[in-house]
Order: sequence, then C-alpha cells, then structure tokens
Amino acid sequence: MSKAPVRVAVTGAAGQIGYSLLFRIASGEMLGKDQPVILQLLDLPHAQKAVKGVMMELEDCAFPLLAGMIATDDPNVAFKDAKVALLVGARPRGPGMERKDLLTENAKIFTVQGAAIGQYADPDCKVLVVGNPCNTNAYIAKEVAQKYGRVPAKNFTGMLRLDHNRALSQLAAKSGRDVSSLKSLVVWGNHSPTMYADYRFVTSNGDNVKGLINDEAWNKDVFLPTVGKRGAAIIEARGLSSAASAANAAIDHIHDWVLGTNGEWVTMGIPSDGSYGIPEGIIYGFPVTTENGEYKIVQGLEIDAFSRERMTHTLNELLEEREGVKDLLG
Ligand SMILES: NC(=O)C1=CN([C@@H]2O[C@H](COP(=O)(O)OP(=O)(O)OC[C@H]3O[C@@H](n4cnc5c(N)ncnc54)[C@H](O)[C@@H]3O)[C@@H](O)[C@H]2O)C=CC1
Ligand SMILES: O=C([O-])CC(=O)C(=O)O
Repeated sequence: MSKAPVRVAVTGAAGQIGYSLLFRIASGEMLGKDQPVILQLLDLPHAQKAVKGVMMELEDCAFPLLAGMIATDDPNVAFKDAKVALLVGARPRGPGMERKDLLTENAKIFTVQGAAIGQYADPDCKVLVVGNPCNTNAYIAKEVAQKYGRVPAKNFTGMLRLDHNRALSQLAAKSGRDVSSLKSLVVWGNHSPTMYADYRFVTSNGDNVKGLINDEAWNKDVFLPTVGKRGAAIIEARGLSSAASAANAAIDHIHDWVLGTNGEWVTMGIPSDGSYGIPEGIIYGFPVTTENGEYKIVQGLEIDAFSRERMTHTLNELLEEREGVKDLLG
C-alpha cells in the first residue's frame, strides 16, 4: 500500500535556494523514493506570481511523488499540519556583510513563523532553519513556538550541514581519500566564520585522517579559514550567495534526520542539552547520530585546549546574537 503524503512547508519558495530545493523534494530525494509529498509554499505577496511559475514547472516534471501543492503568503496556512518545515525565506547577505548583519532585519520573520508553527504545524514537525543567521533564527522560532506547548524545542534545528559538507570536500582533497570514505567529522557552533570544523576524529577506511595529513599549520591556516569563509568566497565569485549547495545540505539534513544515519555522525545545529559545556537551549552545531526520526548527540569526545578555545569563541558569538534578539522575545 502506498504511504500517506507528508506535508512539507517551504518558505522563500520563489528564491534561489527554493528553486534548487523544491524539485529535489518532489522527486523523493529528501524523504525517500516511496514517500509522497504535498508542498506548502510560502513567500511574500509580491513573490506569489513567481511562486506560481515554479509550481507550473513542478507540474511539468510530472513527479509521481508530488501529491499536491499550495502557494500562500500566510504562514498560518503554509505551516498547517506540516511534518517538515524548511525555513529558507529571508534576505541573503551581499558582498562585505557578515551573516549576523542580517540579524535584526531577518529576526522578525522567525517570530511570526515560530508562532505559526507552534499553533498550526503537526506536533512532531521537524523544523530546519536555513535563512541567516540560521542558528539564532532557529533559536527565535523555537522560543516563540514554546509558548504554545505543542511542537517540542528539540524539533527546531539550524543548518550546519553545508559547513559539514564543505569540510568533507576539503579533507578529501587534502588527504587524497574519497569523500564517501570519510567518517566522524563535526562542525561545532555557529554557521558563521567562527564555526569550528573539528577533523580530529575523522577516519577513512580505518585510518585517522589528521594523522594522514600530518600538517597542523594546514589545519589552522588553510582548512579552518577556507571552510569558515566559504560562503563569502561564493558570494565574491558568483555575485550571489550559495544556493544549490545550500539546498543540497538542507536535503541531506532532513533526509538523515528522518531516515537515520546508521550510526554515522552528521552535524546538526540543535538546541543544546548542556553537553560539552554548551548552555542549554542555544542552537549549536553538534555531532549527532539519528535513528527513528530522533537525533542523539555523540558523547564522550575529548575536548583539547585548542578545541575548547574554538568552541567557546563560536559560542560567545551565539550568546551575543541571543542578547541582540532578547527584546523581540519579550
Ligand atoms: N544556513 C546556510 O547554510 C545558508 C543559508 N542561506 C540563507 O538562506 C536565505 C535565502 O537565501 P536565497 O534563497 O539565496 O535568497 P533569495 O533572496 O533568492 O530568496 C529569498 C526568498 O525569501 C522570500 N522571503 C523573504 N521574506 C520572507 C518571509 N517573511 N516569508 C516568506 N518568504 C520570504 C523572498 O521573497 C525570496 O523569494 C538567506 O537568508 C541566506 O543567507 C544561504 C545559503 C546557505
Ligand atoms: O554566506 C552566506 O551568506 C550564505 C551562506 O550562509 C553560506 O553560503 O554559507
């Protein structure tokens, strides 16, 4: 018997990430090739015509798994009964801006959407915030949604997966190993240049990759800055922020959360439970494994002095961002 369709809400549906994302969701790459989906597309009133155009293209793909779609400018409609919500819609940064420069401008969007999710989404809705600054926007949505007591705080996540995937590619290139052979990477903290891509535990076919590379200066002077500033490098090269790779990371994040990682680590930005000394509630990149639709933080990793310093640095930025949105949360 075929499965019942799952409602997937996507905000910013007329934007550049939306254009890369929606076709892959509809083709089954996110929730599985046997899972029908209904797309609930949110964008601003002036973008509704463009959303309709994207829907025409989706129709023209004749995706067998696309069981329906709606377009709306009303968050309460878009999130109604959604089991997955991808919060992409927000202003992207341009050249010379940091992601936190978007904070006050974009934060208001996530108070409204957090309230809509809290009231109308499926109580087990899995929420991924992509719109920047994504950790703090996820924090806002989570806090606001908690006022309604329906969708649990642990369901609000931010996207560190693009950083994770970027780091994997850099490590594969440096070590000469296939990207698919690399296991046990983590990117701690904020989706910003302060993030800490920690390759100390990475293995490839049983070999420790840090040992294979054996170049501490490369870690500090090349790897960490390259991964941390990759978003800016893309903006510089393309004149626009990353879109296809961001959509790909969103697909990976939800796919692995829903369908499981078979014991392997991925990075998710999740509300801290206090693990590794990160204050409870902050949305922070952690190594997780997932099973049956639940993530679990990988515990017991040794944190050396260099790592602790980097983890605290990125945490401090998140604490500052939280302070910056305190008034919005009342
Ligand atoms: N977390 C991550 O790794 C990444 C995050 N991003 C972020 O994703 C966001 C979207 O990027 P793009 O698609 O390139 O931008 P875009 O400008 O092409 O599209 C954004 C879309 O969101 C819509 N929008 C704006 N406010 C909205 C609201 N209140 N409700 C619903 N829709 C709204 C706009 O009308 C537009 O259609 C940006 O904040 C960008 O910085 C981008 C790449 C990676
Ligand atoms: O850099 C940006 O503004 C877009 C983004 O988050 C990324 O590409 O990592």
